[in-house]
Amino acid sequence: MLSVRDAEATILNLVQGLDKQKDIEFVDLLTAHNRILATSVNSYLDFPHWDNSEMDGFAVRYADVLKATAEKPTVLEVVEEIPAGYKPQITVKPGQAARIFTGAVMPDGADTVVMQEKTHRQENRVFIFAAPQPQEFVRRKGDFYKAGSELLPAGIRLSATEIAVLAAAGHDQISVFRRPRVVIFSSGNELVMPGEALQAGQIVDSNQFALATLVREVGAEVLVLGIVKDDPTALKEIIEYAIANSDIVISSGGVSVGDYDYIEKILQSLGAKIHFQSVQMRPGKPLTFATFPNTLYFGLPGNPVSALVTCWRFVQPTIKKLAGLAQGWQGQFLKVRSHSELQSNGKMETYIWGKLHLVNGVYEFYQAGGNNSSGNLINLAQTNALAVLPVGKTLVYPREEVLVLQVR
Ligand SMILES: Nc1nc2c(c(=O)[nH]1)N[C@H]1C(S)=C(S)[C@@H](COP(=O)(O)OP(=O)(O)OC[C@H]3O[C@@H](n4cnc5c(N)ncnc54)[C@H](O)[C@@H]3O)O[C@H]1N2
Ligand code: MOO
Ligand SMILES: [Mg+2]
Repeated sequence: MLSVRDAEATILNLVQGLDKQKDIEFVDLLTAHNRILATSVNSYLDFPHWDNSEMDGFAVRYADVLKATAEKPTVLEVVEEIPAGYKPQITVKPGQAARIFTGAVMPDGADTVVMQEKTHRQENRVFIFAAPQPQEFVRRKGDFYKAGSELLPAGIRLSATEIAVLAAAGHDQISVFRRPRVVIFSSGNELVMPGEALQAGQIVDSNQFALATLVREVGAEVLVLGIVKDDPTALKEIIEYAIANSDIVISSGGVSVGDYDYIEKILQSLGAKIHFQSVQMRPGKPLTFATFPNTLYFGLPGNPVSALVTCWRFVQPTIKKLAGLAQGWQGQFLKVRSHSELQSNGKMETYIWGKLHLVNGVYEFYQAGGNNSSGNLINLAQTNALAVLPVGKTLVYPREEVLVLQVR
């Protein structure tokens, strides 16, 4: 059976990122959060834009004040006052100083700032009580960034820090990748919508809601088509529509070996290339992955835990890569101590759902209490991590280290 690692490589090697020319849109900064930058950005401005003061104090010539002490202060003539946003008019000459404030432009002639606390002002004179370091408290033009070089590379996700940089560089509109388009549907004769009265044998379709949430979480645009009966004609119709209108299709259910599990046959009849139909993992073994010329197809297993585990493990990284992220699309695995004893049959790579808790500043993994059937979604609530037991590992002792996939 295909290992999880090989399944992941098969999928991610087939994922083409969105096109840097065709798949972009312009957004303004206040709506740019979590979008992915499509083009690298630079600025025609140096940062800082000019030499400026880091303190409220006095701009001086270092050579004038290098011998200043509390006992023998240096006395300078104050020739100008320079608040922030003002262009200095006077060159500071030997024996002179300018009153200056934080962020204000350094005047010509001065090279050093003495902070206010080390001085005493008396009308147009200032007493300097301590020798500063040469060029102390001066932020030099271009020290943070030189105009024309790369400010931000393409393919990064934008959050507060990058948005601040873009704003400071004067970009009010930026080019980002469009959101990947994902179509989701559920298959099963037994499924009904929440709020509908249940007839014998029916259950509510929870997968469409969970999957739509996970897909949006990684920045995709979702179209949910709802529930389709286990009926080949209906399924064929919806899959044809889905592949024509998306980058990725996600269905849940109908991928195992039962008489009503039609997904694979229909994919075949529509000319899909089926890359695999099962993976050596639990839950999630009957995962089906197929491609059409412009669309990736994930046939997730119907059991609620299996659908979510395979979405976390394979679909979310796929969406992130397709969305144009240049790196970091893979899942984040942490090595932590397990509080709980964890068990597997050793035959499958086993994903155990639970919670990472911070205990004295260190993460520990707690398996979810209750029934750990892949049909039980009740104890999946509040899951923020999956412990991963590799093939061959049957037991993790309490306090033993284990790899966990962070899912929230
Ligand atoms: N003989 C075998 N039977 C099964 C195998 C196997 O290897 N041999 N694998 C089992 C595993 S593992 C899984 S996982 C399931 C996968 O089943 P399907 O993908 O075919 O899904 P369904 O048969 O349609 O449903 C399975 C289960 O999940 C419930 N379900 C389905 N859709 C939803 C939904 N949208 N929301 C909530 N719950 C859903 C459905 O009612 C069933 O209980 O196959 C095993 N069988
Ligand atoms: O994977 Mo099924 O995914 O074990 O219930
Ligand atoms: Mg089935």
